[in-house]
Amino acid sequence: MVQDLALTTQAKINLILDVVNRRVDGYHEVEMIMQSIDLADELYFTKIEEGIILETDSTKIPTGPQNLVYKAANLLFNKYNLAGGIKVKISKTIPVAAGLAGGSTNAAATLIAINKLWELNLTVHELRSLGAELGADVPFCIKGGTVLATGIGTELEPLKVTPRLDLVLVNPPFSVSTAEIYQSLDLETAIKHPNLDEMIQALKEEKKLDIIFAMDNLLTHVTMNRYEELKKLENLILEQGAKKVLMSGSGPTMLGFTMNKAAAEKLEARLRAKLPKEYVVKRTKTTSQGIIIK
Ligand SMILES: C[C@@](CO)(OP(=O)(O)O)[C@H](O)COP(=O)(O)OP(=O)(O)OC[C@H]1O[C@@H](n2ccc(N)nc2=O)[C@H](O)[C@@H]1O
Ligand SMILES: Nc1ncnc2c1ncn2[C@@H]1O[C@H](COP(=O)(O)OP(=O)(O)O)[C@@H](O)[C@H]1O
Repeated sequence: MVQDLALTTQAKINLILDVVNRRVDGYHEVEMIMQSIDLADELYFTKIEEGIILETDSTKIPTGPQNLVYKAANLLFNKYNLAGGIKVKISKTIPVAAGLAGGSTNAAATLIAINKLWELNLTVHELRSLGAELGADVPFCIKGGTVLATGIGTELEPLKVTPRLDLVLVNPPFSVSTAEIYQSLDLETAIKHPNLDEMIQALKEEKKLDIIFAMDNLLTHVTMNRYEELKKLENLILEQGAKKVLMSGSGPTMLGFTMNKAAAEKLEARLRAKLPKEYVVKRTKTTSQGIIIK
């Protein structure tokens, strides 16, 4: 029986993020195209005698019950009355509270790891349902890829395509609360909603430029109005050679898209030279899966 497991947990971006309705419970109905990218954390799982112990190299995440890894482990231990305990080492690369689902992808990996280590034989569908109890982005993270997400983001339809996109991610040195951004969104005022059909068409036809220009995120208006510096950052990324700038999720990470890898390398070098060292600047690309078991 396996005692140890190492998993690579990849971040996500939203090629389309539209909000269509506010529910009475405060959650929002969305229409999103979620996309895995190859920016990842590494998680190492070891069976221990008892308890849930977390270790991390990051100073930005909790190591107790507030950690999404802890919550995911606790959920399965309680639900299935599992014997023993687990130790998880979290090596963090994905910026925290950045609109990249770093916590959600860590939680998804924890569900997958415990499913394997305790031989629970839960299906992807069952893992996704459990994930929805932890957060709206967790079900997507169980498999990742390129997926149409509706409902509150937990109803998933894989698009069976993988756009090959090169991008440079810029994460400013402040974090954004997803809850606050959704709460500040005013759906009554006239705002132009993203064109989902146009994006699906472009993805199916694999037309890179059409995909890049169809990208849109309704939450941009809210986050950018709160953080003026994001407007300057968007302009800088465009000036330095990006074809398009998109905000990831509720922000504040900004994504500069280019037509190929060489252009992304150039953009990364230019932005690194222009931005203070507190800004994370990282070239990355889209991928076809969310979690990799090593
Ligand atoms: C905006 C998105 C886009 O992928 O991602 P991030 O920016 O967080 O990465 C998601 O919708 C975020 O998903 P996630 O971060 O998992 O959300 P949760 O933990 O479930 O919820 C945090 C808070 O966001 C609000 N929320 C979240 C999802 C949703 N469909 N409607 C909401 O109103 C709620 O106020 C909730 O209390
Ligand atoms: N394992 C984890 N990794 C990252 N953040 C975590 C984790 N566990 C709990 N959190 C908390 O979850 C919140 C959201 O973080 P994250 O998932 O990185 O961002 P986002 O929701 O913007 O994609 C943060 O407040 C962070 O402290």
